[in-house]
Amino acid sequence: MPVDSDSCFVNLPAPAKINRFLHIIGRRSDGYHLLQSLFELVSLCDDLSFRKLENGKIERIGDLACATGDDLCVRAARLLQREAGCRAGAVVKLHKKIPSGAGLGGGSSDAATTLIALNRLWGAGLSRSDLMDLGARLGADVPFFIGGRSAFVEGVGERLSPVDLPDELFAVIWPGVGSSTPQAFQRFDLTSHPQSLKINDLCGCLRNGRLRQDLHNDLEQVVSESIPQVSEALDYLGRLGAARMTGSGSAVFAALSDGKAAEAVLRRAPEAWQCFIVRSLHEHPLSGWLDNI
Ligand SMILES: C[C@@](CO)(OP(=O)(O)O)[C@H](O)COP(=O)(O)OP(=O)(O)OC[C@H]1O[C@@H](n2ccc(N)nc2=O)[C@H](O)[C@@H]1O
Ligand SMILES: Nc1ncnc2c1ncn2[C@@H]1O[C@H](COP(=O)(O)OP(=O)(O)O)[C@@H](O)[C@H]1O
Repeated sequence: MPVDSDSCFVNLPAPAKINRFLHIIGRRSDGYHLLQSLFELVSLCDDLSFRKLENGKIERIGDLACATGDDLCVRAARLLQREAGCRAGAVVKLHKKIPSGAGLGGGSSDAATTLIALNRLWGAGLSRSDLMDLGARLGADVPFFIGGRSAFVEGVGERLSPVDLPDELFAVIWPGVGSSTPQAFQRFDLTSHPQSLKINDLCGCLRNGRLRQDLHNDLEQVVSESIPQVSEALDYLGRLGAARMTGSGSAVFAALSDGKAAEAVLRRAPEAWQCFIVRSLHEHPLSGWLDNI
């Protein structure tokens, strides 16, 4: 365990994801949309640190610590405490590096890392599948991060089929403004794909090299219409390769064939944007923590 000996904090990463494509194929009676998407873990990470408290309190420090009631780390800690009957508490420190409201899954990943870390620190002993069930109560993307592998994702995020993806580099741009997931889904003119994809077809085309180019993000058009910066970032990144939006935005990405050329292009991007070059991750850095439970 990576423990800081001065402060007794355990330091752990929470990786981002990108949606290589996202198709909307229907809608449930509760209003949630049924999706098919390829979620890929990437190397951009938030840094989380945890210290056990014996008094049962959950204290949140670091970035975004003001709205603690809504904070996904705090909600995850309280949920685990309640459901696993844990008496211990924790200090949770967050250093945010994944932009918020970006479609990069930062909040969901912070929640997943919190569940995995406190399960271990408190000796709660919940299995991966127990934690995935708890995670689903916090947000649609949380089970994916606990699952720990890039995956073909169906339903509203609960049906995961792990997929081996080739190593790739990506340029990612956050165009200086966040996008709201509920607002993106509220649009009535969403594109949708009535015909669903089969995982075997997807894996077949991955074995033959790169992902098919006709796999799009059905939220991209409505989000880039309402947030012009998304459309500007898509155009800008288009000079490096096929650019797509991830999740409900606002970040966009492109797979790279030449990392050095991309660095030069990203250095000239507008100052308000945050630009990253990230690589695919084969598995979540904490995946091993759940292997033997
Ligand atoms: C659509 C994705 C794809 O990755 O977008 P990103 O959040 O990553 O951008 C996610 O599954 C989102 O997951 P998450 O951000 O956890 O969404 P939630 O908090 O569960 O849902 C926020 C709101 O978005 C709408 N929503 C969300 C997911 C979905 N499949 N259908 C929906 O209609 C609902 O109105 C819901 O109340
Ligand atoms: N630890 C957290 N990090 C980021 N956002 C959080 C966190 N906890 C709660 N939130 C809330 O969740 C919303 C969406 O978070 P985020 O995961 O960054 O977006 P997305 O799901 O689009 O990737 C934010 O607007 C923020 O209010």
